[in-house]
Amino acid sequence: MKMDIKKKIDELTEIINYHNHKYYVEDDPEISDYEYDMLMKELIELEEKYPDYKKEDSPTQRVGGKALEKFNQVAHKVPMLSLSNAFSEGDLIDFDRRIKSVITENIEYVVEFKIDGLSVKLTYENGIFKLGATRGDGQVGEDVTLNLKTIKSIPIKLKENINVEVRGEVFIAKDKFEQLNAYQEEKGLSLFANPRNAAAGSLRQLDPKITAKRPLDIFVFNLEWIQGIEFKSHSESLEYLKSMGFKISPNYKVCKNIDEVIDYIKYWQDNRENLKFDIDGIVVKVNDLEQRRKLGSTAKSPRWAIAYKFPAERKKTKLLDIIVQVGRTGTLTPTAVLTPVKIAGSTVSRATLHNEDYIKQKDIKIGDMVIIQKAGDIIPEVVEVVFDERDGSEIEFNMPSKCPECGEKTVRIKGEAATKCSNISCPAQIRRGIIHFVSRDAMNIEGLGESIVTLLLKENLINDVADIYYIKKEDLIPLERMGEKSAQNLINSIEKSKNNDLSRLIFGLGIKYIGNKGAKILANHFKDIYELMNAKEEDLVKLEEFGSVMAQSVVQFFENEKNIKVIEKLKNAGVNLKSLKREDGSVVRIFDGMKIVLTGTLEKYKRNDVKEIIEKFGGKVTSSVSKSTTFVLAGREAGSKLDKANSLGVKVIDENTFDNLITLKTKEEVENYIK
Ligand SMILES: NC(=O)c1ccc[n+]([C@@H]2O[C@H](COP(=O)([O-])OP(=O)(O)OC[C@H]3O[C@@H](n4cnc5c(N)ncnc54)[C@H](O)[C@@H]3O)[C@@H](O)[C@H]2O)c1
Ligand SMILES: [Zn+2]
Repeated sequence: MKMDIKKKIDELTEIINYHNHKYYVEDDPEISDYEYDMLMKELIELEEKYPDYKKEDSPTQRVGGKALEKFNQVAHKVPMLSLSNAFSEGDLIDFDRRIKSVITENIEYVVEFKIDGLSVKLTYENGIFKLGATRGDGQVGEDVTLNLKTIKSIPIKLKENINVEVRGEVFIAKDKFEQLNAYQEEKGLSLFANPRNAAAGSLRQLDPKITAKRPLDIFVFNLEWIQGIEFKSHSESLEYLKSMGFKISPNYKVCKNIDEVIDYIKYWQDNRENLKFDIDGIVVKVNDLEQRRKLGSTAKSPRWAIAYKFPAERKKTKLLDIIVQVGRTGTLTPTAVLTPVKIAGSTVSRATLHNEDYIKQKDIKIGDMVIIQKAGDIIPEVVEVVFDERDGSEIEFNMPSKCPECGEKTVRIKGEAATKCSNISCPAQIRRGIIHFVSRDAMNIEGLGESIVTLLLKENLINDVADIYYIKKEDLIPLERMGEKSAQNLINSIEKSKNNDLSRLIFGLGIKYIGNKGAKILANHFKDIYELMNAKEEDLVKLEEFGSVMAQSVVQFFENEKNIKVIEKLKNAGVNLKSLKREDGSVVRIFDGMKIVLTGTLEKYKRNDVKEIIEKFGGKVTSSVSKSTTFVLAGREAGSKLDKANSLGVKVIDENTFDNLITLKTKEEVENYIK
């Protein structure tokens, strides 16, 4: 029994950490916020009951995700925390009581909109915008200065020459979000799940030109730090920030007591539909800054603030039908077809029913009047049946015993909620799997979007991901809207993808629970796909951040004969199956993960060539020197960067040393050489 609980806690920790990564790092959540919050609730409850089993890397103790390597990392002077949550009036009254147990004098609260976007910190030196960073894990974020500069509501120069750091929320207004998705659709690009993901994805683009095209906006909600000025209260500091040119949280209010707070919350709960942007709650903050200091923070959130999250908006409508959709992993998801209703700002005609158990527990039947709700995330759900309105004509729903796409038997694995199609060559699974395989973070085959994949499947030109590498130009030209030139372009990008690093291929295979990050860990550890194929569960759990769920999933994937066949076909087509890092051939990732700064005038190499070499070998060229810089390659007349490297004790090498480095065979050799 005890063992089972430990195992459950381990598993929940691993799964939630996986979803955190998808949400915070990849901006590509796989499950709805509802499902996420349920997993989290389960974990919090278990940890409270069995604190001994709480894991060190428990998501209940940490803020957000990790900063992406592709950006320069920024250590936060003041940590960027999250907020604890309140879901009811009772929670707010408890919050007030906790505050009063520490603070005996009068307490004022400030209430502000909780905007559902992405948290950023802006640093100004002498009134000039110098640095902008994301929250990351709260300690280290990403440098997104150039991208933030494209947001018109962020002042580049303040009214006075002050040194200040502020925090705000980057978001996309509702109508702008609709327009953005309409544009994406028109261009055949993938749609954003909700404004939050659109904002996060747009801000974390490597190319600021893309960010500039996205309708991002900001509200500044906190003064983090300022030189030479003392404020007494939060509201005073907000007004000051406004006078300096910042766009601050609109409609904020100073409340004399918790009752006024509750009134404000009630008002906006009913009227938020009229706002131009989405809010998912109200943040309540102690106004007096001295009182705030007394209250302090936990590792995850300040004690002087709480986020009241609005309950999802609910509406009544008729459930006309239940249809079943098949996902990439073969999971059958029942979806309710509804009489359209307007809810939380948009018209809803579909809602998720999650799985078979959900429908049984709630006793949902076709023809029922149901209550649906929509929360901060965009996926609406059916919450309950209005039993009073049943007239006996309602029809019971059963999960189909045959897959709606291919007609094969469906199965439900014991202990799991999901019903799955048992056919590994199910067309629905295949289509979704191929779309995933060619996507940007996987094999990145440009010009092979959803519509062309569907077309190729229809024309029987492909049946699995490996077939992509056997397509001929002559096959493509006769296709609708194709033509000679685009056919050639497509063939070129398919060809190019053959040389991808193993990590892209592993990710592209779509192994359950193996996201971008898991794939990279695997590719760094195993020499080639064959070594990975032969790995046992006990080998895999030893890897960083791998638990039994991920390990088993990998083993199961390679137990499937069909998958092995696909890999043989990939091999015969000449797709790279080796990890570049350990390959004995030409490309060795000897600079894997290293951050390298170039400075001064180089004599032997053009800067771009050096950059290309470094990147090919797995390193990254960054623009500024910091403690995390691996080494600086300095040419003639190197200036301030060289000084900075010397003062930080960062290794500096010249071009001759660089010549020697690139003849080395492994990363370890490089590390020893520059030690
Ligand atoms: N679907 C998934 O897979 C998935 C995964 C992870 C997280 N999530 C969702 O994200 C939530 C947790 O995210 P979080 O840690 O960012 O916490 P949060 O969104 O619950 O609240 C904290 C954030 O609110 C923001 N904020 C907006 N207005 C503010 C204001 N006026 N004052 C202060 N802060 C303000 C800040 O950026 C702050 O970081 C979860 O509850 C879940 O719904 C979903
Ligand atoms: Zn099927």
